[in-house]
Amino acid sequence: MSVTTIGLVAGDPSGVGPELCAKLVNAKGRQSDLRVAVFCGKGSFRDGMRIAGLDAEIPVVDSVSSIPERGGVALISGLDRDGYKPGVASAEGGTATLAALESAADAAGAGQLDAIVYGPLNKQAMWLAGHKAIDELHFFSSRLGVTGFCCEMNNQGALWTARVTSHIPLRAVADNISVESIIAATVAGAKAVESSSGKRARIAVAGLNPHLGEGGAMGTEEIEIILPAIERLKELGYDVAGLYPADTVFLRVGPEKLDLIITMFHDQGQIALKTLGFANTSTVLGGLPLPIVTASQGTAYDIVGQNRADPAGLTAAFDLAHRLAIATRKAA
Ligand SMILES: NC(=O)C1=CN([C@@H]2O[C@H](COP(=O)(O)OP(=O)(O)OC[C@H]3O[C@@H](n4cnc5c(N)ncnc54)[C@H](O)[C@@H]3O)[C@@H](O)[C@H]2O)C=CC1
Ligand SMILES: NCC(=O)COP(=O)(O)O
Repeated sequence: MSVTTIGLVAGDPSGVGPELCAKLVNAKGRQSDLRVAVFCGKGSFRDGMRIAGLDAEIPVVDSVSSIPERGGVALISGLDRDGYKPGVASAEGGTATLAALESAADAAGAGQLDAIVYGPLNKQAMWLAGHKAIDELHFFSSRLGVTGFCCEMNNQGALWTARVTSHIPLRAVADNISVESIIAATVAGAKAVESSSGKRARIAVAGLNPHLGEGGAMGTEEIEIILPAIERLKELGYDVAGLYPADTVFLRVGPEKLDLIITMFHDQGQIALKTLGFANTSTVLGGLPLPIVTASQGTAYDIVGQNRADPAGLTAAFDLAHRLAIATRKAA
């Protein structure tokens, strides 16, 4: 049996990430087909363990290669930072987050990790710390030297979504939709469906405007961009079920046996998926050389430190990353 090495980044130390990671390590650490490298400051992880009501000792090592291959779990050293407070977005919290992300990305770049799972990050804290990229997708792509298209995808059970745009202001969405970006998001999503289930994806594309723009009266993106992209995708051999209004496309998942929905902006897919299952929706960074997965749940500042944060979302993300890493290895 092959061992999968997963880098687990705890995320923003002011949020619920450290307590969720403590619970996850307690549940998944020591599994003989896994090695887990935890990228989190010692003090922050200790706080997470205390909040979660756990007291296991986790060794601290200098590098991933020092962790025993089967069932090994350890904290990577050098990631302690201070000055952040629970439940507050701060430059100090952002600095700690970025140090852990950089360490994990560099271990991945050196071929030491099969997948990365990260606890909730706070993009505002990362900005306060001077992070210039829009989000962690762009952080990872630049740190890993990826120059091609990358996009965020979401998964819940057998259903996937891929976002044509994501962390941009709503007023910029229409200007950032193009035939090329719709095709690229669809290709990334279809690849994820195939590697997670072995299936050729049955795909639906959501429109942008109300009622698909009512023939152009409420917006022309459907006519000028989205329909031509669908035609091109069909020519490329993709099984695309249609251009459907965004407010009803998710109702078609069962009847039309859809595997993948292409959404035009962040909340179009996220509202549907989080309402269908907040605790089991994962976010996958598509277009990167290894699976990088997180929960779609955030830093939850309102409940930090209270042991109320549900670890199900991060656990689902971890299990998905594990499966995708095995599929990636088999496909190589
Ligand atoms: N995986 C990631 O890195 C994610 C990060 N975020 C970041 O989180 C920050 C806050 O975002 P919000 O939109 O306020 O969303 P949020 O998910 O942090 O909070 C929304 C609501 O869900 C609850 N909640 C979240 N996680 C929970 C858990 N594990 N158990 C029980 N309840 C939970 C919170 O208490 C809150 O009431 C932002 O900076 C955002 O960028 C948001 C989503 C995912
Ligand atoms: N990049 C992952 C992430 O931020 C997850 O939350 P969101 O994409 O829903 O903002």
